[in-house]
Amino acid sequence: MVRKAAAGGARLVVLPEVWNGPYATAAFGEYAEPCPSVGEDATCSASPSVCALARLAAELSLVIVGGSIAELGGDDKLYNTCLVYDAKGLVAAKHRKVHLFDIDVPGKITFRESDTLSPGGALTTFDAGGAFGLVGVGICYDVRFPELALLMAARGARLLVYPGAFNMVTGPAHWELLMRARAVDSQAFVIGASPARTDAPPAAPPGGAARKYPHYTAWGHSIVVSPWGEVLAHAAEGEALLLLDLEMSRVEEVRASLPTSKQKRPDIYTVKPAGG
Ligand SMILES: O=C(O)CCC(=O)C(=O)O
Repeated sequence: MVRKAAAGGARLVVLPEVWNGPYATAAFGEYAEPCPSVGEDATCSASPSVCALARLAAELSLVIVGGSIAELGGDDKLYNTCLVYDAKGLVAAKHRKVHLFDIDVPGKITFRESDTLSPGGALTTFDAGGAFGLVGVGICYDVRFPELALLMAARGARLLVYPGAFNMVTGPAHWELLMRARAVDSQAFVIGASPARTDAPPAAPPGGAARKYPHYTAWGHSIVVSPWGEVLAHAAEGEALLLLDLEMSRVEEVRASLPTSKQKRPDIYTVKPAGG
């Protein structure tokens, strides 16, 4: 898929969340790989998923926002981590998911990333060069927090990328809404890249062993949104490659037309105790 994108002229490619293994809390440890730091040459990494993407980025001379993989940190903790590779295969950015996906929608979906993962503690932006300029990175549940998007935009990000894997409950309700909301409130392009949907196989195939990890059905529907909030492209639930030109000057146009970032009122954005 990355080669196909490159052949179509892509300069920056975005992959989905946890693309190298099952999206299941119990599986993260088994599939985790050490992840190099920013500036390191990842083409010679001993971590197979890292090395594969770094080499691809270098070979095709493009930027790869490598979705995310489970990271085995130097502190022995596990993180949900997005590595960005520059056109030489060096690590241009490393984002550890800041907001862990711990939810309980009664009778529908319960998920607790914090059972096995630790949260990252920093905002992540990188310079993608060329017309893209500064790009901000969040992972999936991070998109629910406008503060993160607004801070990345305040740093100068004009494109926000969210590798994500929403599900069949929150996907139809919120995936597109949140991507469009972050685009409108940060006045930046937003890309949401999801794994394709695969239906759950039988829990125990006839004569076979029980499945090791619970199946997570991803919503799919990767999406690209303009700073005006228009959906420029979206996939269905199956495998897809969205290839499009981003007219980056739209960011300045929208920010000049509706200068919300200059009209903020931080003086009234603090909640004070009643009567205070
Ligand atoms: O926010 C949601 O509804 C889904 C989030 C998610 O699947 C994730 O963070 O991996």
